[in-house]
Amino acid sequence: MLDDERGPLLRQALSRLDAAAAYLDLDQDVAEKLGAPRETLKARLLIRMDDGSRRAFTAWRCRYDDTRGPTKGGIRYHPASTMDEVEALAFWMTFKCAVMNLPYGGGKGAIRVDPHGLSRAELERLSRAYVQAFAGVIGPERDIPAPDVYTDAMVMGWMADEYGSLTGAPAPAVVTGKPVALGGSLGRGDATARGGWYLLRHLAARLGVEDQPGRVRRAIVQGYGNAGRHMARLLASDGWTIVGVSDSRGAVAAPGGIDFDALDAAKARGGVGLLEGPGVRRVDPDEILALDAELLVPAALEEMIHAGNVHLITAPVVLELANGPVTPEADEVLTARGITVLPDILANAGGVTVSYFEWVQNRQGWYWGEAEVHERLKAAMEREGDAIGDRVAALGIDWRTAAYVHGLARLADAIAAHGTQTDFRG
Ligand SMILES: NC(=O)c1ccc[n+]([C@@H]2O[C@H](COP(=O)([O-])OP(=O)(O)OC[C@H]3O[C@@H](n4cnc5c(N)ncnc54)[C@H](O)[C@@H]3O)[C@@H](O)[C@H]2O)c1
Repeated sequence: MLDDERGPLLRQALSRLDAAAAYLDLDQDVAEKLGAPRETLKARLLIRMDDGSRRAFTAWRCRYDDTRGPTKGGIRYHPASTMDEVEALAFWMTFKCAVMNLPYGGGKGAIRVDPHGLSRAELERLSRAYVQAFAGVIGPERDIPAPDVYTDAMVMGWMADEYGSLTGAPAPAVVTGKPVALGGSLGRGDATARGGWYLLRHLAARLGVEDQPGRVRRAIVQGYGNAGRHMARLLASDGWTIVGVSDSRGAVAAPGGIDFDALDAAKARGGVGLLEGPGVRRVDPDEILALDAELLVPAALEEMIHAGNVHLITAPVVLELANGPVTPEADEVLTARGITVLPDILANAGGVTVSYFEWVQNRQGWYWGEAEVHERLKAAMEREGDAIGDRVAALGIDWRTAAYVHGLARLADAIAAHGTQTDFRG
C-alpha cells in the first residue's frame, strides 16, 4: 500500500476504520482494499473568461472503492480544496453508502475555485470542462456525481447536459441532484436535512430529547447553507427553538428563536450576522457553540469543532449534517463528556439516499411523488438508525464507531463475496 501518498485528512478519516475493525473479525484483504483510494484523477481545466482571457483551475475526481457498486459522491467548488480532502470525502462516501445499504461505492470530486468570483457563464464553462475532463471516469454505471459545497442543481443540470452531448444521448442517471425539469427527484432539495430530522425524531426518546409537555427544546445550527437552512426550518416545524445560527461571515444568538424570513433576507444581504430583531445579538461564530441548547447541528464544513473550541459545547446531542465537522480529538472529548454524536455517515446520509432514488427513477423512467420519496427516506433512516443503535447497545460503543462497524461489516461481506481470497489459500 502506498502509505506515503495519503494526506493528513485521509489518514485521520482512516483512523475511524481502524477503530471499527477492532469489533469485527476481518480478513486482511479488507484493510488492504480500503486503506487507500482505488484511483484519483487530476486535471487542469482551462476555460475562457468573459473578458477573453484564459484561466486554469485544478480539479480532481476520486473513486475510492467500488466493491458494492458504481462510485457515488458530490463535486465541491472551493478555493481551499485539495486532493487529500477529496480522498477523505470519497472514503466517507464509501462508508455512507454502505451504512445506508445503497448499491454504491464511494467517490468525490472538486475544483479549486472561488465560485463567487466567477460569472454564471464562466461557472457553466467550468462545469462543462469538468465533465469533458472526467468523461472517461464518470457514467451512470461507473461513477455518479452530485452537488456538494457551492454546487447546486443548476450545476448538475449543466453537467448532465454536457455528458449527454459527449455521448450522443441524454443520460440523466449520470449525475443526481439535477433540476426536477431535467430528471431530478422530487424531495432532493431538502433530503440531507430531512433525513437527519427523521433520524432525530425516531431516536429522540433514546437520546432523551423527545417532545414532552412543558419541555423547551433548543437547537444551534452552525452553517446556515443548503443543509443547515432546511434543518433549521424542519426543527422549528417540530417545536424546536433555534437559538443560534452562523455562516462564513458571522453568527447570531437569539434565545427567543428566529424569524426565518428575516434570517433569509439577512443572508441575502450579506450573511446571517446581519439579522436584527428583539433579543437577537451578533456574536463570534464559536460563541454560538456555548449557547444553552439540547441539540447542536454542525452543517458548515470539515473540522469546525476541534480541540480549541470543543469545551464550549453544552448540548447533550450533536447531529452532524456536515461531513467530518468534528476532529477525532474533539470527538474523544465529546464522548468522554457523555455527549452523543450522531455521525455524518448516518446523520447526513439522506442526501445520497434520495440521490439513489433519483438514479433509480432515471433508470426506470418512472417518477415518484414527493410523499413516496419522503416515506422511503424515512424508512431508510429509521431502519439504519435502529440497526446502528442496536450495535451501540450490544457493544457498549459510541454511535460513530457503531456506524463504522455497521458499514464495514457490509463492505467486508462484499469484498469476501467477490470470492477470490479462498482461491489462493489452502
Ligand atoms: N447538500 C447536501 O446534500 C449535503 C449532503 C451531505 C453532506 N453535506 C455536507 O454538509 C455541509 C454543508 O453543505 P451544504 O450543501 O449545505 O453547503 P452550502 O455551501 O450550502 O452551506 C455551507 C454553509 O456553511 C457556511 N460556513 C462556511 N464556513 C463557515 C464557518 N467558518 N462558520 C460558520 N459557517 C460557515 C457557509 O456560509 C454556508 O452557509 C458540507 O460538509 C457538505 O459536505 C451536504
